[in-house]
Amino acid sequence: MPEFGPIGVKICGLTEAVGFDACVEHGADWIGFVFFERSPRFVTPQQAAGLTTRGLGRASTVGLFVHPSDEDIARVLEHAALDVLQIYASEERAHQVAQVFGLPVWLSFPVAGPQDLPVSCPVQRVLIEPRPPKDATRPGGNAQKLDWSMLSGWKPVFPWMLAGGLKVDNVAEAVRITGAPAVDVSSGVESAPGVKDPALIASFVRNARQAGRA
Ligand SMILES: O=C(O)c1ccccc1N[C@@H]1O[C@H](COP(=O)(O)O)[C@@H](O)[C@H]1O
Repeated sequence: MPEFGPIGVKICGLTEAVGFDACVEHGADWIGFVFFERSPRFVTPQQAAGLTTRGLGRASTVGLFVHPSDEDIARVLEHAALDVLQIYASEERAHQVAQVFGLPVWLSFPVAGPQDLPVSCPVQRVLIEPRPPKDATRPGGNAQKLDWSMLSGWKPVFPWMLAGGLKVDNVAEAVRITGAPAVDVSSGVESAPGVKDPALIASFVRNARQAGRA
């Protein structure tokens, strides 16, 4: 919880060296790569591998997959060393992926109301995100914000992360209201879809960390 330590920060959807280097320089905890072709942030396994060989600092790598087969994940792991698999799938499938690959798995929970909040963690961490609109072309990365007040009475004892519509100027408030121990951002640190802005990355990490010390 924030009062006991710094907030964990994940910057997701890196496609270019300039954004990647900013994540490392400013001390992001996790750097995410999107292996979902319909995303403007899509990277090939080879592109992700090329970025990580620039050096990771203290950051870990997270590979994001939407309803992946084992083959989809294996194809990426042949090239890119990933520390965490973030997946959009059922709880049962997430559990299976963890067994098959022996890596920590983070599972997205799309939330429309308090009834959608998980009561336990089926894998290593859950991502709490807004449920995307029916016509969305992807399940996340839509700059869509959750009603944070919905989380104010939710006190999970398992690892979780808040995502969706976070930005430099709202991340501190989001942490204050929700008590999130970690935050995840993509659109909020971009100058255009898929193009990360180093200055926004720097400010986002700083503001999230300061919220964690409050
Ligand atoms: O970023 C994407 O394109 C994406 C595609 C498919 C599934 C999830 C995706 N992004 C995840 O959503 C969060 C929040 O995004 P945003 O900050 O609201 O743009 C992002 O960090 C990813 O984990």
